[in-house]
Amino acid sequence: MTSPPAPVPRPAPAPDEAVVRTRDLRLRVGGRDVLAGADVHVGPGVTGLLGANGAGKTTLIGLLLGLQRPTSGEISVLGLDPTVDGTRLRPRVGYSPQLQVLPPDVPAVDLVSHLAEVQGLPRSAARQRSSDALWLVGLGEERTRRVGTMSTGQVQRVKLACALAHDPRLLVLDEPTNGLDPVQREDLLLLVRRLGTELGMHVLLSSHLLAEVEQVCDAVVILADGRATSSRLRQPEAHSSTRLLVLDPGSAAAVEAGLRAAGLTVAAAAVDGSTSPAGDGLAHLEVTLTDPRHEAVLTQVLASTGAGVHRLTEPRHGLVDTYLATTGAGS
Ligand SMILES: Nc1ncnc2c1ncn2[C@@H]1O[C@H](COP(=O)(O)OP(=O)(O)OP(=O)(O)O)[C@@H](O)[C@H]1O
Repeated sequence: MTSPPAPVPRPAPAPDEAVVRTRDLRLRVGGRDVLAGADVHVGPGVTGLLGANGAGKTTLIGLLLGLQRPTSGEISVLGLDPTVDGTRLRPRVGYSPQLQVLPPDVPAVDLVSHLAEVQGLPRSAARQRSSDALWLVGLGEERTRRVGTMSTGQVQRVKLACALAHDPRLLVLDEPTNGLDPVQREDLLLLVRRLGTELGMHVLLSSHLLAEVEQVCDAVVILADGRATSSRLRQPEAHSSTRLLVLDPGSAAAVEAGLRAAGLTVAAAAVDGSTSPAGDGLAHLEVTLTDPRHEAVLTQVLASTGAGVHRLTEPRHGLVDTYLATTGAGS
């Protein structure tokens, strides 16, 4: 038995890097606007593409991959226009389609390897990378099994391995948790999150399930009525994140001074949507970490000041509220 390869982290992306951007994107099919002027913005990290069944998620993905041409509007994916630069774009993108379209009689490793070759890798590199990708998705031991003998959860993982074997910059996953039971769903979502945080791949995860987008995504693009709304849910972990620190009021000044002296940004945190002092009598601070070492600095300052810490969490914006406001659902 060989052991799984260690993941190779990438450099953190620039915080303002536009992974996907569309302007006034329109697609008219059969006399109906599937997309009616969608302005999509996908930044670094893991982004959910959320919409009800039929909202146009798969259609948008097809346009981003250059599989279909828009009626009008502009598209940029990793700085390239898929309508004219598909050949340069495709090796940089990994795509896991919604439908189960894998040939049943082919061993998983052969299939992943073949698709990596199609993406331009030499045969020996494709073989090695496909084996690595299958270990990464948890199918190392099963890599020589024929796809047709695998469970739905394993097939979803094979599709993921196919998408990432050529080491793309952007992974596009169209409803990858379809057909999975709750445990398989949880495992797959954790894996998707790891791909974004440990390997530094940008991920666009299509889903109609609010909870799974909230669980793993840094940002969300909500499609409704042919238009798109993009919102950030939290900072990508790789390069910048925020912590909400709730302290005894007597500790706050020393902690704030210690963090500022170490180069961290500290601000009074909004409580319950307002910036007024908390009714709980505690000090609420929002600390911004912009360097991988800042997490350790934060711990060190809290320990050295002997601060009375009540809570240390990653604040998140409410996706339920954003979704309801965007789609008008529930009103
Ligand atoms: N080529 C086409 N011809 C006719 N209708 C189309 C075409 N492409 C997309 N549509 C329509 O556009 C709408 C959006 O479909 P799409 O599959 O993109 O939605 P979706 O959000 O991915 O849905 P689901 O979650 O059910 O997969 C649907 O009503 C679909 O029938």
